[in-house]
Amino acid sequence: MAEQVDVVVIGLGVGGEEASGRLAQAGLNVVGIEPRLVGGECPYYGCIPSKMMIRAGDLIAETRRVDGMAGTATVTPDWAPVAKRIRDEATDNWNDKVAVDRLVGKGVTFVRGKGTITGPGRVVSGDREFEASRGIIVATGTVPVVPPVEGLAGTPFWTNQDVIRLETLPATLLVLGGGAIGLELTQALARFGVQITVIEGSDRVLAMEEPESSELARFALERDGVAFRTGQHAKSVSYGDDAFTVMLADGSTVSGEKLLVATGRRVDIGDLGLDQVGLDPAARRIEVDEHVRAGDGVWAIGDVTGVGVFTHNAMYQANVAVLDILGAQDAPKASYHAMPRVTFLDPEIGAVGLTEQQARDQGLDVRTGLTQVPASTRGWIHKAGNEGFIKLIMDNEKGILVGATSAGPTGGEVLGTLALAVHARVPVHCLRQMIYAYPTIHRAIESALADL
Ligand SMILES: Cc1cc2nc3c(=O)[nH]c(=O)nc-3n(C[C@H](O)[C@H](O)[C@H](O)COP(=O)(O)OP(=O)(O)OC[C@H]3O[C@@H](n4cnc5c(N)ncnc54)[C@H](O)[C@@H]3O)c2cc1C
Ligand SMILES: NC(=O)c1ccc[n+]([C@@H]2O[C@H](COP(=O)([O-])OP(=O)(O)OC[C@H]3O[C@@H](n4cnc5c(N)ncnc54)[C@H](O)[C@@H]3O)[C@@H](O)[C@H]2O)c1
Repeated sequence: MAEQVDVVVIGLGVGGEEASGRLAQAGLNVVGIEPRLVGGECPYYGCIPSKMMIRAGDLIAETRRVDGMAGTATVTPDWAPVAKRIRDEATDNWNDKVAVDRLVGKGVTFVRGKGTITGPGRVVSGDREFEASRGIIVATGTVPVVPPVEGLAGTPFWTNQDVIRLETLPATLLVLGGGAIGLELTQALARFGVQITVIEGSDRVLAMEEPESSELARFALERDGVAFRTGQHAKSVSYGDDAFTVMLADGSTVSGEKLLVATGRRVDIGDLGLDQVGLDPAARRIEVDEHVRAGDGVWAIGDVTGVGVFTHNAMYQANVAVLDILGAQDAPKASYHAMPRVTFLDPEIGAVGLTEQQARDQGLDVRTGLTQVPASTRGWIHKAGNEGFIKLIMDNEKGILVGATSAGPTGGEVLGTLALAVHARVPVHCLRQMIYAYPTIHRAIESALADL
């Protein structure tokens, strides 16, 4: 017999964990279902451990910048403390006991297993069946895309999960895909001495961002000794004698001890039972409205909605779902016009809203403003490692910013001001009247505004 509850949350990554905990704390009877680790990709295989690698790599790079600016310094990279920190501090050796206890402490009924929808409000996991009076939240995230490259499937290639668990580093690595995952992991490992070649099908890396961002990312990684093969998809992959060989579209080959596949993410919802609630199980994502409702009594949040593969988006949508389910008077409507994202390279590349091309594709009357960080007082003082720029995208008709990129030593932090401007549609003339502290890197925003 089905157990009667208020809400069932399927998938307890960042989005599902947040939503289920908040709903339970609000007094609802909530069941949370998760077959793997409570917390999902971000704390165990994504954001947090990858940023620990990046922090370590950045320390090495920064030490190498001492020469000529503050004396001399040598650094002997050692991966052991990084692996230990990820094992002990980030992931508890990939054990989610603390997260489960925290969730249960908030009042959530936790079920370890896979959830399947069997009808409106009905979810089965193992031998338990639940009937939810208010509804179901689907928060099942994404899995890595493995492209249909000849030979690839039969090889022992790595995904992000394998790289995050590394105890020792290979001498050489091939990285398929020059997006955020490929580039962030590449720079961190390259700084520990791994010889890396990035293979990217598009003409430029970080292809979803401004061309200036792609150029800067490539420049920074090449300086770290990374090789690139852009504009060419992998045609075939083979593995033998402890090495991978990737043949490219032009017939040339590249080889490496290991191969990381970082060619994007896809939803895995085929057998979730979505057809039982009138949704398409073959869809590329679960479409949601402004209250993140996917259908009657069904909400979807996080990566599975395809709105943005970011932890902050999963948390944002969780909040929208929670307040909608609770029937809050001031329940917010989701709006994605100021979606921020930061690629944690050195230099950090932060962006918000539309790129110039996206704005032009929308038919906007676009003006752009650009300034280089080294040309700012603080950038000039910073010297070694000061590369970066600020680019603003203005809707000339409305007199507001619709997008911005902030790249540089603290690009992700400087982005904060620009994200606020795009979010709140602050008039450009108001931004021009602001006082920008001297000598900060964010003061370069003033120069970019002057260039509009
Ligand atoms: C290497 C890497 C670095 C990243 N860095 C950043 C970053 O710096 N900043 C950022 O914002 N984002 C980053 N991301 C993205 C971020 O990790 C995701 O956007 C975030 O984890 C999405 O949360 P989610 O809850 O939607 O999904 P997930 O975290 O993927 O959780 C979904 C959960 O659902 C479970 N599940 C699946 N199917 C079922 C089922 N049938 N029944 C029950 N449970 C199920 C899964 O086991 C999983 O635990 C990174 C990702 C990677 C891979
Ligand atoms: N800092 C962050 O916020 C952060 C960090 C990591 C990941 N993420 C998120 O995770 C998601 C997934 O990241 P990702 O880097 O895997 O995906 P991505 O979509 O950003 O990049 C994948 C790249 O692989 C290339 N590619 C695809 N098939 C190929 C092939 N056969 N041969 C060569 N190149 C090929 C694509 O052209 C693309 O540039 C992103 O959407 C990103 O938002 C965010």
